[in-house]
Amino acid sequence: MELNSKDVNGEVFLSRLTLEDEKQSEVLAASQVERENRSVGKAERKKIRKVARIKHVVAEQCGVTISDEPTNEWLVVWGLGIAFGTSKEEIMAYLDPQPVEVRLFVDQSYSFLRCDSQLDASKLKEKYHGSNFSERQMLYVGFVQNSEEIPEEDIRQIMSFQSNIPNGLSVFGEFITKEEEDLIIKNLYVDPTLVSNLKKRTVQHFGYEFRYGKNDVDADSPLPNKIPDYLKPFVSKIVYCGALPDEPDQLTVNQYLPGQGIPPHCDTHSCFEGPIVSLSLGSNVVMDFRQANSIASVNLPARSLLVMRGTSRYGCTHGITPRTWDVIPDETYGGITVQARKLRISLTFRKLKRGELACHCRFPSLCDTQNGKIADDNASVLEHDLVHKVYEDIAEHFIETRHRPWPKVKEFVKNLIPGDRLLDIGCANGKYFRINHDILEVGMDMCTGFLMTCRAKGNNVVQANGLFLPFQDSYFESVISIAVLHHISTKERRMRFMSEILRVMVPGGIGLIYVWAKDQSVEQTQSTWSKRQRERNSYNPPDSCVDLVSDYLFLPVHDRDNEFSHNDMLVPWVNHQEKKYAVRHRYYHVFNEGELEELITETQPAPKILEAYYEQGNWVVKFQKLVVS
Ligand SMILES: O=C(O)CCC(=O)C(=O)O
Ligand SMILES: [Fe+2]
Repeated sequence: MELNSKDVNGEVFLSRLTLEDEKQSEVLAASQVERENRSVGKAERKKIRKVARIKHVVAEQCGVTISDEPTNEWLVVWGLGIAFGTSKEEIMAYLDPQPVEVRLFVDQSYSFLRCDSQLDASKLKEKYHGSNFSERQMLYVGFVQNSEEIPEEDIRQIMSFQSNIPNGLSVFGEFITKEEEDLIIKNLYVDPTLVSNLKKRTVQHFGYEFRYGKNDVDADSPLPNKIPDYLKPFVSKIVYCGALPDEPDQLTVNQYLPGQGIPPHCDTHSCFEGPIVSLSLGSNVVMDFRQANSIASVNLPARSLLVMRGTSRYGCTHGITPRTWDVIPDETYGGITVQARKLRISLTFRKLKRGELACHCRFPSLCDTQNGKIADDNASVLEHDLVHKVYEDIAEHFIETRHRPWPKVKEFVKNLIPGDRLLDIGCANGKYFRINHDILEVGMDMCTGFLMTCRAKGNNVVQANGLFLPFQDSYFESVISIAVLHHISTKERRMRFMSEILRVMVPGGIGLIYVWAKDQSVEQTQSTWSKRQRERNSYNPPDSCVDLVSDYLFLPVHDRDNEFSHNDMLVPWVNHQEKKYAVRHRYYHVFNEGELEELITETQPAPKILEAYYEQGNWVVKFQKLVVS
């Protein structure tokens, strides 16, 4: 093709082009059609591949076979599932004819639908297969061949909604009106210079800065901006309804976009007075409360007021998992559904603690002033709940399974001098009675079941606590206490236990104490107890049989397949025959090497250690009360 000045004239140009390139444009057109055909073919092929993959995944995951022919009223719909954040309500509202049942599965992109009839199933397939629910959600609809294989919804995902809700937690729904919510959001002036853009959300503080690194405040550095006046009516309402005992002086505003959250944390105990409240605006969200190995998920609707006091305030962490939706119980259709998150703003009101900062809560592991130690004030309640009460409940089973005396204890008792008085603190079913017929034996226990057994055998027993022995000073020539002291929950109380023993012993009297060792395999000789536990490990009681006292979830539960991970633990007592309460938890303070000797020598007047050794998972000390001249 040759171009000259005339070629600027379109007509000339066009005509020449037509003439000269007619053939070429025909070729072009043909290739365009072919390309279109090819792309249709490509899309079709992609669709076929996708359907094949869906069939494969559904068959793999739930054993459900998808067919192209209707066989019953069940359908699988890929594209309508929890993974896309689609709720049951949305699915029901969208599909016509409406299905009668929807089953959703956590993290899955598909759902199963039961239609009113096979005909309705065919209509839905016809209408929606290959259509778009949203830009992201292309629907693939298939008939289910073996509907009996369709799994039930996994409601374990929402079980934490019904159970484990920590004590002291309340959520007041519709605490403010929609208009008030809009007003607060409109008024919330977010000063860009004061906002901290945390990785997962935006935060602004009033009154004092809440330092998320430490979860506390610096009471010596008040902020210039106080809680704004337009919030005063709501603050008054919070105080008036008793959610907070006094006007708060600290406010944290958190703004969460869908997908953002707050890591599990516990607002430091020593910094704030009384409960902590949080007003939710803009969106519902699920907050998780965790206590050791339990988790409770709580839905916080927009406009609700969350009040955290008691266990929920001091004994749990609270946090929001960063995601764009939450799985919650479906109140309309049953089972589970999805709740999408929108922009959420929360106002957390707190009141700074002044003066005495020490915290006396019962949750030492989360308490910054008790640093993991069980407070003396709480110890007797703990021992009542986790030792005395549990022994009452397990006494019968305990008696059946604990007959054999420890050989060295037996020998100790046998060697006592005729006429000696022996006190057995925590005598249980009395296995050290009547080993030596020439001594006077007195047994002591808190458990009625044990005492009755001893009485029935004609033994002298009294009900008493080792921390307050009902005997005069210098009365017994010898005292034994086998596997008892490890149930006493603070060092001060363990020392009190020891000094009580020394008080009732005659000078020169001999004592023998056994406690569980933290290390159950000293000198490579695994204790019979830990061996027995390992042998029994095939027994996994159903959850309903596990009775964990919710106030003590801060104590780690000992896993019988492993060594003790902490000194203060809950040890499960498993009753294989029992259906209800098959597992009870007892508190133990398991001793480190040398700890028992140290405790005994620290007790005044310090006795003389005669022997200290390890025996089958126990630390043992034999000691003598000194004769003071
Ligand atoms: O967003 C919430 O409701 C809670 C915020 C919170 O826990 C905190 O700021 O410490
Ligand atoms: Fe918090």
